[in-house]
Amino acid sequence: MPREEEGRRGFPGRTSGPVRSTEDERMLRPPYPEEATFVRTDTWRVLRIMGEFVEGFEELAGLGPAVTFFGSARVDPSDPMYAAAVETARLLGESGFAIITGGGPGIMEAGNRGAREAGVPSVGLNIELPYEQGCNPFVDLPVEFRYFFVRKTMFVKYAQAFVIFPGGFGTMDELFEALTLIQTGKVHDFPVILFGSDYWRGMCRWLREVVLEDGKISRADMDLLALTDSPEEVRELVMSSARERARAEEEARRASRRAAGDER
Ligand SMILES: CC(C)=CCNc1ncnc2c1ncn2[C@@H]1O[C@H](COP(=O)(O)O)[C@@H](O)[C@H]1O
Repeated sequence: MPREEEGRRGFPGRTSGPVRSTEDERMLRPPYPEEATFVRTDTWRVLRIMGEFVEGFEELAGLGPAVTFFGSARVDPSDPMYAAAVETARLLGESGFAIITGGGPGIMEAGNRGAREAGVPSVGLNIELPYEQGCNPFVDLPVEFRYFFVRKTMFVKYAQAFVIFPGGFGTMDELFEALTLIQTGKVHDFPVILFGSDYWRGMCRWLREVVLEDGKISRADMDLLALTDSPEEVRELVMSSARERARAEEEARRASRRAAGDER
């Protein structure tokens, strides 16, 4: 007898005819041994991914204006870039921006430290790694992720700008993801600020002299990047973009009110 039909012979009230098992019934029975491994299947994984999105959205929805910091996990507090990141985060914090980082060491820790000094929310979007890693001690609002791509959505969705300090593959990945989202019109009025001109100059030159020259990006794409060594200038760039964004959002709201009024 097929497994779905097991145990249905004594179904009260049933006289004859085919028996069809129901979803509810299948859910209520204990799993067969071979089914017990379902928690390692892709189907189950999709639910975990959904759960991560839901938790991230819930934790961060009320955050208010924020700036995301990226940069090397390998910078220690004696590095001048660490101090620059603390200072930049502090200035942005004093202007009312929460700071979001990857929650790890190095520049992430510096960003959270500056947020703590300014008394604004200090968010750490921690990622599960093969070795144990808690959030750095300056994170006040930790959110844990298993999946890089879910975490990356949160970095963009809840920030009004990215400030990118010198870093390696992880930092480059985050930088170029932001540029792609802007270039393809998925996010607007979103400054991408490279901090540390000595470090980034070579990459910018290569983008201009090779990538642009070869027609792989447009001249306007180069304008998506701002390069600076000044925490104050970061604050100015972020604030002026935030003003522009607020103006555009207000304009869009007015237009939709006008359209709603016209329809009545
Ligand atoms: C010392 C070490 C490798 C620690 C790894 N611990 C990490 N914890 C949290 N986020 C990370 C970590 N490593 C890389 N990332 C992500 O990638 C970026 C840094 O990568 P990288 O060090 O530039 O390439 C960060 O902005 C962060 O979002």
